[in-house]
Amino acid sequence: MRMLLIHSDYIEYEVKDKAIKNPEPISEEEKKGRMDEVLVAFISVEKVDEKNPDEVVEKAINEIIEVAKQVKAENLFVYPFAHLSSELAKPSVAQEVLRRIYEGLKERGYNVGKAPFGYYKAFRISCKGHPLAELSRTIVPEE
Ligand SMILES: Nc1ncnc2c1ncn2[C@@H]1O[C@H](COS(=O)(=O)NC(=O)[C@@H](N)CO)[C@@H](O)[C@H]1O
Repeated sequence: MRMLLIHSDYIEYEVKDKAIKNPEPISEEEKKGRMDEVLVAFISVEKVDEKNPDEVVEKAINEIIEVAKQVKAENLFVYPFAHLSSELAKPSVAQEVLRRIYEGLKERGYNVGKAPFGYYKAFRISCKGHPLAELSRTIVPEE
């Protein structure tokens, strides 16, 4: 799994079109979204993650929370992003892994937003620009 973590003044997105055959079903209000004062996690789920999804979900949650504490972000945003890797997991696995990361962060008491899975989306983000505002993480299951 590859993650790009951006501490932002805001993130906003707008769904444009389906990018895969069976994207995540969404309501009308989920077609647009915005979150302010937020740590955004752009996440590419990789083929290697299919070996142990439970482990990568747990590691991703812990990594995101560790950075959230460092930058003092209370709002989190999970953004499915298929462009951080050339070895992507299949959509069905990726969607479930991302859903579990989202649910796991909420269970740990954070205010969490997410962008819909499987759509082309326009988005705007305002990176805060401080030294920890742009971080990346690579997560792999143990052999
Ligand atoms: N492995 C993945 N990790 C994260 N998001 C994914 C993954 N696979 C699919 N998605 C979701 O599905 C959308 C499209 O994924 S994609 O890999 O770019 N596929 C396409 O664009 C297809 N049109 C051609 O393959 C992504 O924007 C993302 O929302």
